[in-house]
Amino acid sequence: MSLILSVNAGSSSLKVSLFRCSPNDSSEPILLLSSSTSSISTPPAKFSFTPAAVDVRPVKDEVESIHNHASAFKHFLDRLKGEASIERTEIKHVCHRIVHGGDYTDPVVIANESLYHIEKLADLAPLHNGSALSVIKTSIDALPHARSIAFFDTAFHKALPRQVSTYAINQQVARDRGLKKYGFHGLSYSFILRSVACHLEKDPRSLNMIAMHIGSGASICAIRSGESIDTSMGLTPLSGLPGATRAGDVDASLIFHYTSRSPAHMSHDPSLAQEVHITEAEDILNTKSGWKALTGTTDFGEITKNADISSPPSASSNSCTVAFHLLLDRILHYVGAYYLALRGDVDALVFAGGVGEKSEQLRSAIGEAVGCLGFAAVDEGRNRKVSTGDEVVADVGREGGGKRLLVCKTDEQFEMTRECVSLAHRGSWE
Ligand SMILES: Nc1ncnc2c1ncn2[C@@H]1O[C@H](COP(=O)(O)OP(=O)(O)O)[C@@H](O)[C@H]1O
Ligand SMILES: CC(=O)OP(=O)(O)O
Ligand SMILES: [Mg+2]
Repeated sequence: MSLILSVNAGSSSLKVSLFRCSPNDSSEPILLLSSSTSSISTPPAKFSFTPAAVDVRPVKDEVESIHNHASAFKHFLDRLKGEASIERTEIKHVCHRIVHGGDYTDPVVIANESLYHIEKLADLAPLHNGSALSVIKTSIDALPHARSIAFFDTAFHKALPRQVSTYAINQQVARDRGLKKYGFHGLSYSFILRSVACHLEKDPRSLNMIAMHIGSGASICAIRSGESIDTSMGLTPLSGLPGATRAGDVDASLIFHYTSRSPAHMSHDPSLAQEVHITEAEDILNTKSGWKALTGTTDFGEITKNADISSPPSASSNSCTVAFHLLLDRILHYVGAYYLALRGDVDALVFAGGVGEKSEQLRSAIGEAVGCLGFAAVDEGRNRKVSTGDEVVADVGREGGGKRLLVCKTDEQFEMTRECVSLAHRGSWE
């Protein structure tokens, strides 16, 4: 038996799971423990350590000394021995989620060349690749005997149709600089695809669905015959849906008007609109926008509590009501578009990610709107229960009422580990 550690550096969190796997057969990895550190960029960070064994007490702490992903990972490793009596030397493989893999489509063993490749792409995933690299470096220092492997979010979208991945810009520049739609949350969509196929007892290669991963970063994906045919994130994880601190789609010119010293429409000097530096623009759209800019909080649960969900905002509505309905509006925009992209041949609409899995209010509101496309009406009893249940995939639509509405508790760490084991059996790491 060997141990595999799987590390997921998200924009607001670090999730780590430890699995036991048999080197001789391809049975599913067994979860030993999981840990999550959230609110990394809005301290104090919240740390949890949850052994899979039911008789071992989980730990929940606020940890002042965690201020970035690398210190969160160090903290996890320190607790591993104390809380679970696991020696670091027992860990043989470490899987790392890398959000932007560029044209890398298969997992790679981390070595100088792959590190350089991931580093070069850091500008295209400013909230992710840099923190994942810092975790990789910490991991190589702390676990020098283990093999580190990178798994890429972008890989799931590698076969996007050309008309979808192409931006309408100079094609020579686009080719030279790799400016195209890559798409993200791919490890999550892979997990969702397999899990939903199992739930519906269908071959993943014959499954059509619209899946949404709504967490601190939010995206949605149209999947036809088990392959991504469109997704809302693009060259970077900024485009598409708004997230905790990300603006999502805006008119690309907006940023110049946002940052010029006097509003461009009030000025007679057009040069004022050129003052903004690109990194400042990116920083505003990536870290100072989204729900945080609208409401002051990055916690969608808090937003939901304070929002009037029953009707769209009026001029006097509070900011949480605006944020809730704004996200709903943008999600419905994509569901409509992807329903058409799939020509109405959709097996299921799937909710996943921190918000997708926990917000029964958002699922209810989306469910109500998509009834006109033939989806089952939300069963409020099932919808309420699903957040606390332990099934990986659960129905929230009424039985026999139309196309399926499903919630999937996505698990990027499990997905990496499963693939790591499967590649090991095929001799990929020899
Ligand atoms: N009860 C809840 N209702 C709605 N949203 C919630 C709830 N609990 C947590 N969330 C949201 O889930 C988000 C985290 O999602 P997650 O997918 O785990 O994040 P990450 O993108 O860092 O991987 C939090 O920022 C919070 O907004
Ligand atoms: C791609 C992305 O936005 O990931 P996360 O939601 O984990 O931040
Ligand atoms: Mg995430």
